[in-house]
Amino acid sequence: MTNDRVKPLPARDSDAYLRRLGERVRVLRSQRGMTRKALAQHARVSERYLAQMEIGKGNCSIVLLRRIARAIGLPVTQLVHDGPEPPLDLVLLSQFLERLSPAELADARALLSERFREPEPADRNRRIALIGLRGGGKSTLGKLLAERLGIPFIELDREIERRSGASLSELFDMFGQETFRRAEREAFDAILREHPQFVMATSGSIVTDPGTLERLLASCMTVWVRAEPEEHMRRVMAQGDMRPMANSARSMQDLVSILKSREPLYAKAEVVLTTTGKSPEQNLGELLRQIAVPDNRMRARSA
Ligand SMILES: Nc1ncnc2c1ncn2[C@@H]1O[C@H](COP(=O)(O)OP(=O)(O)OP(=O)(O)O)[C@@H](O)[C@H]1O
Ligand SMILES: O=C(O)C1=C[C@@H](O)[C@@H](O)[C@H](O)C1
Ligand SMILES: [Mg+2]
Repeated sequence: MTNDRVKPLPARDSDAYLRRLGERVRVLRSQRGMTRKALAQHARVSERYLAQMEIGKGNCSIVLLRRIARAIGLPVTQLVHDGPEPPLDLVLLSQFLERLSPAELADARALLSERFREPEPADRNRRIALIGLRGGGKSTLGKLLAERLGIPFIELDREIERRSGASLSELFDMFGQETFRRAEREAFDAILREHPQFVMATSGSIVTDPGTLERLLASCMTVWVRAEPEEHMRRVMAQGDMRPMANSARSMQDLVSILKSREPLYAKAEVVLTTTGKSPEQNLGELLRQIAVPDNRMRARSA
């Protein structure tokens, strides 16, 4: 690295985490009026082991943690969660939401985002984010759309590189996924603050970070720019850089599996556009019909 703008996250403080975990087990046990002896019996661990764990001295296996969680009567996820204790209302809300069917959940999310929407829907429709796997045509279509609407075109990958002072390869290979996701979120938030309107070609994996995905869906009109797997592959190969697939004989298998695993996430977009077999101009026409946003240039001409 030739600059110091991107710093790796500080080494994880495992001792502090183990102490928090132990303290959580102690508090949850005592909330339930369980003696250490009773919990040890139900979880099938020795009382001495549990005592050590409660003072942060036990780095126990996941299977053992699951037994302790079950004996307390909670899912293991609530025991191992990292970070501060969630507010009680958040815990109660997630319990409530867990009772809903997938269709009711979609309704609940729409109702909540309508009630707490930020920014106003009018602003949201002037921020268009193109999402999808590499080679779908986000950049090609994004440039054409921005030009047609007379608003800025933004490449999120380039903004991440510019703002972090590191190339994508440096970010991924030297600093890892966590640093890239943080740089991506910072760049995205900065763009939202600085630009009231834009067309953005997002990074292909932006949908994999739940926090950023939620922000993206709430703040932008989203369009999934997709193609058939063979077409994605053909276009990516022509560009030379195979990321996120491996540059190997397995590339096509990797692509299909990445696409399949991301499909439910990309499918959260409001508009889906398949670009296979159509020229960029045809795709632009179809997208304009689907999104029906006010065309600034046309408005300027008719004024
Ligand atoms: N409708 C289309 N028909 C044929 N080729 C296309 C079409 N749209 C884009 N391409 C070509 O496919 C390649 C990939 O397109 P583009 O760079 O726009 O995709 P992308 O989604 O931005 O990918 P990346 O995530 O890699 O940036 C480019 O070489 C582009 O010229
Ligand atoms: O789909 C992906 O995983 C990626 C897509 C690119 O936009 C880059 O953000 C990066 O290469 C990762
Ligand atoms: Mg692109």
